[in-house]
Amino acid sequence: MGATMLRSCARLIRRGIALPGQPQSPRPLPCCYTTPRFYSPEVIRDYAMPNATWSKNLQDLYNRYMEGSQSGAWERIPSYNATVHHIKGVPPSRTRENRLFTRNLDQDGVGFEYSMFYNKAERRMVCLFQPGPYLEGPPGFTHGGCIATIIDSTTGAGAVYLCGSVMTANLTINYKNPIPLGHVVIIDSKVERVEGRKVYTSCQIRSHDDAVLHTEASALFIKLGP
Ligand SMILES: CCCCC/C=C\C/C=C\C/C=C\C/C=C\CCCC(=O)SCCNC(=O)CCNC(=O)[C@H](O)C(C)(C)COP(=O)(O)OP(=O)(O)OC[C@H]1O[C@@H](n2cnc3c(N)ncnc32)[C@H](O)[C@@H]1OP(=O)(O)O
Repeated sequence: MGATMLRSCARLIRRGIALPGQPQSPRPLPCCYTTPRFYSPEVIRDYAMPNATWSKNLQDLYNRYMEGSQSGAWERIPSYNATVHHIKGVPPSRTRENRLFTRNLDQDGVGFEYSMFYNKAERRMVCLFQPGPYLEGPPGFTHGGCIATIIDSTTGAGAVYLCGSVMTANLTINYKNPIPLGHVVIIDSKVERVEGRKVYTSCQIRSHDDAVLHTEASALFIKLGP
């Protein structure tokens, strides 16, 4: 995320344009849901939907959380390939070159394949993640920087949905067991407490069947808005 873009996001936020999850609007949705005249579906694709590269494990988990969303406990979070597309009131541009880091590959399945679900009552953001072959670190396993990225994105999205716009100030990770490429894991994050502008989060990464604890992390976010 470039500094110019962050500054312009911060400006928009200060001007009162809502991010998804900001408490002042009843059920904030991304602009593409509310101002369809600004885009055509092929420009603004929601990448958090199943595609042909999803394994059965990812599809099964997705279905389970979708069932949870029908009861109202979980909310599926849409995901676009540019950060500004998540911000209500900003018209998407066909010419924009900036890409959200986790959505910067044009080919399905090779990079960050994931879908997030938010549980407002529990202040939890869960990410169902299938790392693709372009995320290799040690042979056959996911690069630690990619793991840090998806932790930052998941805990960050949880902080955004609870508190509005934030920046990561601190991220601490304990890598306990490597994540094989292609294996589906659950990134389970929670906002532990909010102290003034400081939003403290915790996170675990477990295998899709809960058998393996891969990673533990904590992250501190600082609220940008009022
Ligand atoms: C921004 C738009 C995002 C839009 C997202 C939209 C939708 C989301 C939907 C889907 C998900 C998509 C994306 C996921 C979202 C986010 C994940 C990615 C996030 C990032 O990838 S982001 C890039 C990396 N990130 C940076 O590039 C930060 C560089 N940095 C700074 O920009 C400043 O440093 C800042 C702003 C952090 C603070 O600056 P500041 O001037 O505003 O505040 P100040 O320094 O006064 O600190 C206030 C209080 O925090 C304490 N404090 C500060 N830092 C601390 C630390 N490190 N440890 C312990 N305590 C700390 C102080 O001690 C004080 O505490 P106290 O009040 O008690 O005195």
